[in-house]
Amino acid sequence: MTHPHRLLPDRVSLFLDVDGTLAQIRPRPEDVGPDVRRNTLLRRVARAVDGRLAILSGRTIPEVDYILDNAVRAVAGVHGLERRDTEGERRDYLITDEVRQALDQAILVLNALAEQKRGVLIEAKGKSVGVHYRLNPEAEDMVLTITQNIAQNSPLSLQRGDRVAELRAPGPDKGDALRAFMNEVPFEGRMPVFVGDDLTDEHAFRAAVELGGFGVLVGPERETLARYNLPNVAAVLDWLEDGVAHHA
Ligand SMILES: O=P(O)(O)OC[C@H]1O[C@H](O[C@H]2O[C@H](CO)[C@@H](O)[C@H](O)[C@H]2O)[C@H](O)[C@@H](O)[C@@H]1O
Repeated sequence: MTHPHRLLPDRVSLFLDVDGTLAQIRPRPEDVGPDVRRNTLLRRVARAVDGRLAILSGRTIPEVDYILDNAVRAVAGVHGLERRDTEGERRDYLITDEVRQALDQAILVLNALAEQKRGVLIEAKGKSVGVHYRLNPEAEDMVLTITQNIAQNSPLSLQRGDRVAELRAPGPDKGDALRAFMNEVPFEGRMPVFVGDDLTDEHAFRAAVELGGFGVLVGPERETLARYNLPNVAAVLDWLEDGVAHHA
């Protein structure tokens, strides 16, 4: 895979992931916070693409706003289950009472697991709950067994990410979120480009390709639907910087 060519702000609708793409991976989710260089750059990128910039994240929208210091208005959170358009209008996917109860029940079970197992962290995100094991990778098998069991016996879906197993409400993914933005002003009619690093980002790579654009995978090469590769977060920021610096 090769480095993407220079970003051409006039031609694209740009979609960016957060963790592992705009922010370095840290031991715990709460270790990630605002960064002046990144967030100033994102404001410049938003201006260069005339507002055709959206964030597609697994985090909740308020967390994205905190980390990015409100630099981007259009955000899909919790992998597409939450969405806010460029006007600031929330267009969240509504979950049923049955799914809500299943999530509440899962959180009880998973909190008990986290109390027993050192280094396992629970992240409740409203429409999903993540079980992080980065601080104790040996807990992976146990975390997967328990979350698979919950998924098999509830309406929740199991979604794996980077050292995290997540039980989420069924509903839109990042690909659906990208498609929804691409049907709206100001995104429609331009070429979608999505930059992401995680397994959950493959849905958005697929959507970008199907709509005539492409994906950029961040991090080590692997089997992916992305066409290009950037090695790390610093390279993503440099690529964005270069694109806006050469924009008239
Ligand atoms: O779609 P993203 O914006 O990339 O969000 C994916 C998940 O990111 C966070 O977890 C990951 O990053 C943490 C901080 O670097 C790290 O400690 C954890 O191991 C990673 O899985 C976030 O906490 C999740 O809610 C997001 O789904």
